[in-house]
Amino acid sequence: MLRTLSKSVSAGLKLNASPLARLSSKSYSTVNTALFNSRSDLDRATFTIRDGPVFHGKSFGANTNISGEAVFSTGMVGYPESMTDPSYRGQILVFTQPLIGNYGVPSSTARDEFGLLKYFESPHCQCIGVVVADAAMQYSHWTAVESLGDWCKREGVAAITGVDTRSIVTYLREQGSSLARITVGEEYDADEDEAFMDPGAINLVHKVSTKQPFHVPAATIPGQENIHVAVIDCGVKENILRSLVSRGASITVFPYDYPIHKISHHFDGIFISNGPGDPTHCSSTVYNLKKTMETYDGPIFGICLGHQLLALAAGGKTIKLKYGNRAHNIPALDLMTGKCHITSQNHGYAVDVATLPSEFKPYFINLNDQSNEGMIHESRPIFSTQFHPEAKGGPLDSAFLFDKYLADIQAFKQKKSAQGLVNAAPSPLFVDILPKERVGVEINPQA
Ligand SMILES: N[C@@H](CCC(=O)O)C(=O)O
Repeated sequence: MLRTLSKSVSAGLKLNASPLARLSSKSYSTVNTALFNSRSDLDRATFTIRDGPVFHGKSFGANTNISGEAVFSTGMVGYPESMTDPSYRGQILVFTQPLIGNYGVPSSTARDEFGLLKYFESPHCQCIGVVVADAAMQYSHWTAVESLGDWCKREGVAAITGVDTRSIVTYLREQGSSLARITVGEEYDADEDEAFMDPGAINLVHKVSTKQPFHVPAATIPGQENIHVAVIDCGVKENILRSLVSRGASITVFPYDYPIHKISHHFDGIFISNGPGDPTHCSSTVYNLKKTMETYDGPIFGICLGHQLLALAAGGKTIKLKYGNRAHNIPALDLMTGKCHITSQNHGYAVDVATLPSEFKPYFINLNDQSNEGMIHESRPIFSTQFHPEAKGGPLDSAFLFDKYLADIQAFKQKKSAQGLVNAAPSPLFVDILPKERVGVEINPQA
């Protein structure tokens, strides 16, 4: 046994005494943890935090043992979007929202008018495990095609329910994000180091980035010129692609390590996506971006990991936050306008604003922990945000930043044409023969 019983937490008992359960005992009675823990059709599961407490519950997902970094999200809805967000690759996601799974899981194959995934942020589950207080036994939603448990089983995602997520999150807030594991069945006796995998030690971006360029044509916006943006895919969310093409920007999406500086002059703008893991692992992307900023004078926009990589390319540094920001209600103050926006976030690292070169100004600041939320160049059309303006899940308060990027692109194109210069646009044939979706991405979240 790796843990003594005295360190174990009997979560079901604790939750029965929760204020929520007391307030609404009737409505919670069909999904409370006591019921889950007594269900003989569900396997026993254990959530173990390295050098920390052990929580016993029931398995409602894949019959597999997994380990990775345990992080928590305080988002109240949006579990299908979060779980398919490539930025969660290799992580165990603890939900603070007690009831998870009540609206099921929508179709993984439905596509919108651009051929983009309608409900998911990538084709598959990216986190390797989920930890919830009460997994809903029944689901209901007009888009739902299966239960959260069935989806986790199909996707090889371990899932534990009936544990006190309040205790887990309190622990993670005090100790910081920690390595953890979910075991199904009896606790297995493995060597400590083998038992806890650290996904942060590997280049996760390599696993989620497209292996070859792909192209998504834009919506036709009456009166708007053709716009073509190069997206650097570090694990891009589907709604970022949609946010660009729905505004009339055709996109060609490149692998994270593609030498973008060699082809940037073909494009009206460069975009750097979100993605998993430690930004310092993406040294080739940082090098390419540095070269791009030296040679390309067009608009550049980065989101989350894209923001961190742009800051590294500019000469700044990143830091690891104690437990990160993962939620859909985080206030970010726009330092240019004094307006506060409620933002969607998912990050464990942040830009150390003190290390930014003087030509970059802080753009937004987090009003909860004062961490940096963005930067903007003092004279060139380059800016980036730590939060996710595309949301999914979360509020669309900051979606205007995509409009700003498109406005920067229009201004850049007008300036070029006033100078008698035009971008060497890639031949339509070149983009037309490209695939229309991600290529060769490893689908097993444990791979
Ligand atoms: N992996 C980075 C960025 C996350 C993202 O791009 O969503 C972090 O955890 O800070």
